[in-house]
Amino acid sequence: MPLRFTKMHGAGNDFVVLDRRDGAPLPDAGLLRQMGDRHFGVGFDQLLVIEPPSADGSVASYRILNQDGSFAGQCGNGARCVAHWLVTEGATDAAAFTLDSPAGPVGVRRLGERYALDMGFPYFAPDDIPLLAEAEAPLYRFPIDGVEHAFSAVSMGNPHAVFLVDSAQDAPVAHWGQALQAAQVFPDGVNVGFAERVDAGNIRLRVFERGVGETLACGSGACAAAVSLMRLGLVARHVAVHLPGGTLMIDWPDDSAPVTMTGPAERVYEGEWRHA
Ligand SMILES: N[C@H](CCC[C@H](N)C(=O)O)C(=O)O
Repeated sequence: MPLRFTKMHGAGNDFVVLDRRDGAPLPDAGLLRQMGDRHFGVGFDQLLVIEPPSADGSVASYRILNQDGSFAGQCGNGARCVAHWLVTEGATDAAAFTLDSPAGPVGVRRLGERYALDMGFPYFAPDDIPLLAEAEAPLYRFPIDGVEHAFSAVSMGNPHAVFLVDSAQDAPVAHWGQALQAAQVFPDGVNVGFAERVDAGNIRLRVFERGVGETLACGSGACAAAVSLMRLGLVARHVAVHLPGGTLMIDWPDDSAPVTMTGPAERVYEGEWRHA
């Protein structure tokens, strides 16, 4: 039985979208892994499963599966793509609506072909990242190749470690990204950001994503990097985050406010996967 899907991307972070609003079961994990393979399947950074809403008044809910088959708590670029998919399917014509994510409700505002999402509150030193012994809030220290490096630990509903670097382009993304996956301090793995402060209004960022590797963009990672640098007083509360696949705008008016992420979402093609 062919598997119908939509291929989408948000700033180059690419997704396969499966519509399960009818409650139909997902294919088995092995098949989904194969679907995510960029040579033997369709290929995706994450699989987004759209399901019926879990709260009154929401348009739909979504779940997030990384390429390695692990489920994630949040996906910023994916949430914009879910919103765009629902709008272009005619599931809603509202200018503002709510989606239910594993991390909680996500408020959506349509801005033409772009979407502004309420990504909730950042949690520094969140309980899914145990405090390190010598932790100096808001920075932790982590030894790599015998040298300690400071990073900011933030949860946006999924865990992030953000390193401040002189050059995102020259950052050791794969090396440090893999090193942190293996660290017992991140028992469930972690998304690793490498943030370069360009000026008070601009950050360059690369992200090694848990369950995938380096992606062209990471929405929750852009939020995590922006709020980390804002908290350190290094950038303004409205900042452009420039990732290899595109630019996202992050707003965090003050520490008691939710974080807003604004960016694009595109439908690339509809497909049928005639899997084995
Ligand atoms: N790899 C992430 C999930 C996808 C996040 C990213 N694609 C985004 O746009 O936020 C994790 O395991 O927490």
